[in-house]
Amino acid sequence: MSVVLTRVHELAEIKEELAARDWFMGTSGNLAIKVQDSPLQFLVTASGKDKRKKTKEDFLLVDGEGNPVGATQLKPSAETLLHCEIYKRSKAGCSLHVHTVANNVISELYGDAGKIVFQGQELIKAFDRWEEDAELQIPIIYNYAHIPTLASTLGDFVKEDKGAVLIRNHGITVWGKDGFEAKKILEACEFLFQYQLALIQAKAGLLASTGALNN
Ligand SMILES: CSC[C@@H](O)[C@@H](O)C(=O)COP(=O)(O)O
Ligand SMILES: [Zn+2]
Repeated sequence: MSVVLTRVHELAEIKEELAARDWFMGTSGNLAIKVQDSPLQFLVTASGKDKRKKTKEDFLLVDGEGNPVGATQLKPSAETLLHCEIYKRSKAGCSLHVHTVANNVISELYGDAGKIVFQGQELIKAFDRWEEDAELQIPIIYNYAHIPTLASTLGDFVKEDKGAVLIRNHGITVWGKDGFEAKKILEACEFLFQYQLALIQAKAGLLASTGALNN
């Protein structure tokens, strides 16, 4: 099987799994997987499609500038430049972008601080941080409508071969050395976000009930 076809299958499988989690609401989300370095070529989801649906035209091959390689009717994801930044600035082999309610709420709650920090959480290990007091910082960037600006802002935070960046009131973009690692990081982030929201809610409930008892 050709490398392109192998990668198509890999990305299709990830797409199916993320769809099963309902992480592609309202046609949101885009996925990419590297096919080759020098010159850079990667597969990216076609723009504007319902990514829950499996079709023969889900992905297309693009170059380092995000332009299609070869003739195609398909339009690359509107956010292809973000994936370009990741592959140019790291050795990542796969990058994933999804919008979820949890990642949007977290991005708004912590957006003014420019980051959310997790510590003392087992799932930080998904980022290969094994120390007991490891701290995980996920940057939160402004959701620039101008995609080249959004892409270069995200690029400033691509400092390792795996990572995650939240885009305020938009979604999350993660990357890893391959599809397995990128998906692991995405799932770990979403777990941490859901945990944080549940914790805030539980604390508020506790405060309200002790307040009621004291009155
Ligand atoms: C209507 S979904 C929002 C889109 O603008 C975008 O943020 C997104 O994630 C999907 O865009 P796409 O061009 O299909 O890759
Ligand atoms: Zn998006």
